[in-house]
Amino acid sequence: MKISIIGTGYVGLVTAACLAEAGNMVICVDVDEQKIALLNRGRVTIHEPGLPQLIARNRRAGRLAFMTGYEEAVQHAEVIFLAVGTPSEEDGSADLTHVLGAARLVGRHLRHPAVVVNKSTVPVGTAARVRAVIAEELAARRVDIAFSIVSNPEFLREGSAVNDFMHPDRVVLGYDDTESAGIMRELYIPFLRQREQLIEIDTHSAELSKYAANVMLATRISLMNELACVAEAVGADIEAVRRCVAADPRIGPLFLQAGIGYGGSCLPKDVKALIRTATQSGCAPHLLKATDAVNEKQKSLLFRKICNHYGGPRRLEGKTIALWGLSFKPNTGDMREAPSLALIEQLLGSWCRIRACDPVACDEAARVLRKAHGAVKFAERVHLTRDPWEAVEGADALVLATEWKEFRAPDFSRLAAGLNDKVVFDGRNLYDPQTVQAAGLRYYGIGRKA
Ligand SMILES: NC(=O)C1=CN([C@@H]2O[C@H](COP(=O)(O)OP(=O)(O)OC[C@H]3O[C@@H](n4cnc5c(N)ncnc54)[C@H](O)[C@@H]3O)[C@@H](O)[C@H]2O)C=CC1
Ligand SMILES: O=C(O)[C@H]1O[C@H](OP(=O)(O)OP(=O)(O)OC[C@H]2O[C@@H](n3ccc(=O)[nH]c3=O)[C@H](O)[C@@H]2O)[C@H](O)[C@@H](O)[C@@H]1O
Repeated sequence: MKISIIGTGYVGLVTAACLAEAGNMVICVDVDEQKIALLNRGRVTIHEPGLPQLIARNRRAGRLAFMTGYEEAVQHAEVIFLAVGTPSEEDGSADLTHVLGAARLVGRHLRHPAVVVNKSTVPVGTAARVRAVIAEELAARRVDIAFSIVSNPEFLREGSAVNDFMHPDRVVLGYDDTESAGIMRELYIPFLRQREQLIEIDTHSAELSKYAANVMLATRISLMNELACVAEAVGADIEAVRRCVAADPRIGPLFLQAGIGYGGSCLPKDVKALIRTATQSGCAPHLLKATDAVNEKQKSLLFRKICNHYGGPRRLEGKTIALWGLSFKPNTGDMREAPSLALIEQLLGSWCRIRACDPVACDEAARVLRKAHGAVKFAERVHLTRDPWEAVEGADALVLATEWKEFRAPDFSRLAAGLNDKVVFDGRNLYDPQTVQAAGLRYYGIGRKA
């Protein structure tokens, strides 16, 4: 099938590469000329396991191409995917500028019947707005071309995106007319184990289902973070509690990890966007607001623990903190809403120096930190490295912010010898407190009985 994908972010690139791998002819368009130039030179602009190989193979096979111009891409395609960003507006609602802008350009260049599929996460009613924008462009050109709109939310996770796309739990297709059902089934059935994984519904329900899934995950995390606070206060261990509740098949083991708050480009923004939708629709989003509030508080928990250990924020002045992990989760270089950023801001505010290590995200972190704190403060107070032991050199304390496998089993005796104040703050409950303490280190986790 001939396909075009608008947007070469995480979702666009993974969708493009996986659809090409399934034998489709795919063109990818982005307005970011630099990104397209890099992709055309064989440089994949994001860190996603398996993706560079998939892109290279399909480019070589002539099934995948990247360009900036809409004209060729729109004229090539029977199916056009919109996979552009939907960032938060000031008030938390989803900014649809990119989605509607892309739809307008599709309408401007459409010359033959096509299916326009929205993959971006968008508020209920956006499919109708996309339809209206395209219709407006066709009317302006005085042409009458049949087109369908499909709402096809994406559920992949960064770090395992290729596998998630290739082997989805479900594919949600929301139609505003059933004309496009045949073509969409043909496209997705090769990825499914069973036909039942295809969920075909109306566009409004499809759009809401994406937010429902993300807020459900976010709420589970906030609930575990709140329970961790209770566990610590009453002398229980959240890791033991987690094992007990996870054994109940009605609850299940995933997304029960207490930590330093959920980050990333989607859970935080989607909780906020659904709060807006609910409020505007006259529903009081009590639980969603609590999920968001717990997460905001959680992002300062480690800093509060560090302050308590040292006897107050003033006592932190001049301390050097080693930080393991910068990206919002392992296996990605994405720094969007990474909880490590909140911690770095708080530590810099207390005049600490930071020596941070991340296997992948150093360049992106440097870019974000320079922008937020200025080049001078960054250069004077933050040192970034890919080597965990270099980060520990001359440091007073260690903070674990992202559970990369590289940090899973360090030599704790070496850590104890290297850290001046012999203390570890484990923001992901990655370590066994007894093992850390046996090496002569003080251990602080999240909701743990140390
Ligand atoms: N990142 C993720 O893991 C997931 C994201 N989503 C959703 O998918 C959507 C895209 O997310 P990401 O891939 O993370 O976005 P991103 O922000 O990484 O990339 C979006 C891309 O779209 C391009 N773009 C913007 N306007 C354009 C236009 N008019 N024409 C062509 N290109 C344009 C930008 O230059 C950028 O390269 C969002 O709505 C997000 O909520 C859904 C599931 C997973
Ligand atoms: O809409 C999206 O963009 C995507 O958002 C999330 O995927 P992602 O942001 O890649 O990352 P997650 O694995 O969900 O992790 C999000 C955050 O929650 C944190 N987390 C996750 C799980 C857990 O038990 N505890 C916890 O604190 C992670 O450390 C991370 O900061 C969803 O899991 C995807 O299904 C969805 O498609």
